[in-house]
Amino acid sequence: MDNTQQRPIILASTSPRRKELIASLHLAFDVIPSHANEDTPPEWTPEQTVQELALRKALAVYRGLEGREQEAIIVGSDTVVVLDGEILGKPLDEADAERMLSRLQGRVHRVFTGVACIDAGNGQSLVHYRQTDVTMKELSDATIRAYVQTGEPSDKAGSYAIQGIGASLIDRIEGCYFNVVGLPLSLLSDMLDGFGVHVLPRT
Ligand SMILES: Cc1cn([C@H]2C[C@H](O)[C@@H](COP(=O)(O)OP(=O)(O)OP(=O)(O)O)O2)c(=O)[nH]c1=O
Repeated sequence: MDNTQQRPIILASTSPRRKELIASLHLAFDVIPSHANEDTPPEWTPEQTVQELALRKALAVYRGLEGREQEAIIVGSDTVVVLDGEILGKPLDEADAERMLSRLQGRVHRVFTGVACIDAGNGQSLVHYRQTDVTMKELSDATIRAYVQTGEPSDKAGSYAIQGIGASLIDRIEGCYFNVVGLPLSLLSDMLDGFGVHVLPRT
């Protein structure tokens, strides 16, 4: 018997990458952009930060539903890049992107993505995260400048996109690739199982 997806999913995100990633699981979903406050205390760990922000994004959409869509599962997500214990978010401008890439080049950094699921029927939530180690090649200043000029880094944590031109900057990764792009699909499918949404039939 096919007992795949039983409940609608709402992706609480403005990110086109997350939309593409969840679509690749062939799940039916709607997108409601979430505009949660993303300020966090500097002393928070990356694990705390991405999990709390993922939950805030999902909660902001949940609160806006006002009792509609009770069947839905709301999914929120947040990604940061961490180097030497410091969280690198999205660059403020091109100079900031160049600075970030100059620090990341030739080094290993860690990407954290938090995922939150909320059951709109009863408000029950589940939050987890994944981490992936990413080794960036050594890059010249000219290469970094040329990459920043492509415009790709502007809305990406750590100022690069592994799924785009930025793939040419990455030597290797250890862990979930989709976690780096912004939505760890293996983790998400496990979390959705707990809410009765199955990517594949389960016996
Ligand atoms: C490291 C890396 C990050 N990113 C992206 C994923 C996220 O979209 C973004 C980090 O910013 P986030 O604040 O996690 O997400 P967002 O603002 O883009 O979207 P949302 O509305 O869901 O909050 O960086 C890539 O696309 N590729 C990469 O290789």
